Amino acid sequence: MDQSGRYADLSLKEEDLIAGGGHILVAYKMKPKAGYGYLEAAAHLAAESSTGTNVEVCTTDDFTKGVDALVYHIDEATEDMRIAYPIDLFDRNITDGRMMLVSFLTLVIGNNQGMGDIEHAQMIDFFMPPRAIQLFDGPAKDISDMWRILGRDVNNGGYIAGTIIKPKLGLRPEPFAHAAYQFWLGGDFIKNDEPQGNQVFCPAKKVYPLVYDAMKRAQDETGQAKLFSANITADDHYEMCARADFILEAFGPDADKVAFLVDGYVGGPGMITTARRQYPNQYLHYHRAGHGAITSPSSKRGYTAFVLAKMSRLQGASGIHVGTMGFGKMEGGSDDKIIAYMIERDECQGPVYYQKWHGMKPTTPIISGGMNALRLPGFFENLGHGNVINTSGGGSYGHIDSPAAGAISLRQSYECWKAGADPIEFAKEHKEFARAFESFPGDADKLFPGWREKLGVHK
Ligand SMILES: O=C(COP(=O)(O)O)[C@H](O)[C@H](O)COP(=O)(O)O
Ligand SMILES: [Mg+2]
Repeated sequence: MDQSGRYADLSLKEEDLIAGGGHILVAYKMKPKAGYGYLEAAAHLAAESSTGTNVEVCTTDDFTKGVDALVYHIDEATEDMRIAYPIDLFDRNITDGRMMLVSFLTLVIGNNQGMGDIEHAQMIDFFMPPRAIQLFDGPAKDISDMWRILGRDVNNGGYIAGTIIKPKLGLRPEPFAHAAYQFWLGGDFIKNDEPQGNQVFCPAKKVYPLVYDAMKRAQDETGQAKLFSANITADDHYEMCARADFILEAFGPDADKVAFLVDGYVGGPGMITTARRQYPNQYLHYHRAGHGAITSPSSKRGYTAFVLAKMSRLQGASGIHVGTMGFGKMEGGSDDKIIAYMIERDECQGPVYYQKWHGMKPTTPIISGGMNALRLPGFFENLGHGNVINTSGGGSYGHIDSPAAGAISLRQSYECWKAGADPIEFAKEHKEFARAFESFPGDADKLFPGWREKLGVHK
């Protein structure tokens, strides 16, 4: 059944829809299956994503039709399709009238992912009107809170040098805490790797008090504040809160230096919002392990990493992993800097829509995945600033001198880029950075050919 008479109106203008403020707009790349007309398939997708189904139903009334989602733009050649969703379609909390991300996902990227007449549909951008921005929680804490704790400028506090406890699994409590202590002697921020929680060989109740002890010793020795992002991900919200409560208690007077890491892709939006609402005083660290199953650049379905990051700010992530923009080990390219800009600025042009955040707090881009001191200068150059949290696991624990030297090499790398210095020249004056060349010779050969001769390394 061709429903384009009801679910499409190509005369609607995007600027009018935006100015009206009554719609959430979603841009997709969509291709129908062979034998289906483009507009017909698009209209069916809009029907299935709002008030309709594949046939007309007798219970529809005039009010129903007033909340139909409408296809307002198609371009078959580029597979571009855009749909306007009336804001009233989306479910609201009975407790406080706020919007919820699950309802957004259920409609705009729900049933339409498995339709028989659609070859593929991928969400590449969305626009939230001011009313929706008011109705999502947004972050409670942001990078300025981390900078304040670190004693930095709260508006432009610069690079936060972090790591991930490695090996990923297999450390018992004492070696785990020792690994944390060693990094903190040179760096600022440590996160649990995402599978670390309450393994039988490393019980949470044993390891966190030891990590806190390591934090205190490192703070005493360096005279600097240290930060720890603790993984509280669990299937059961009560379990998640039990972990969070225990961790806060274990860190006692330094609990403000604890962030909570939640695996928001495998755990889902409910877990993020629970953490956001139950612990608004803690920095909420959104880890996204598994997201590549739908956000991979090779995928034509689901949504992109850009969309995932933008949604995380609405939900209230203080920071989210945004990859390494082609400079690390995970998928991504230099254009991904738009992901960082969208979540950290108050207004920004996305791939399709210009979004204003109306003062919603920013979400920190967390840069992670195969990074080290040699890869960072290129990364900062591409991004244009260094106001990020970077966690380099291999880049710290893989430094040939020590994890502290690894941490210092990361900071020196930032300072090198900030000063506009030539990395080889800078290395001559900065030992830890120089030793990163010897620690990661494959990267050094690729990024700085001739480095051995220039730095006088002959092995
Ligand atoms: O453990 C790591 C990186 O370890 P290492 O620093 O040793 O490579 C993170 O889980 C990845 O960054 C996830 O990817 P992303 O940040 O892209 O979500
Ligand atoms: Mg990890």
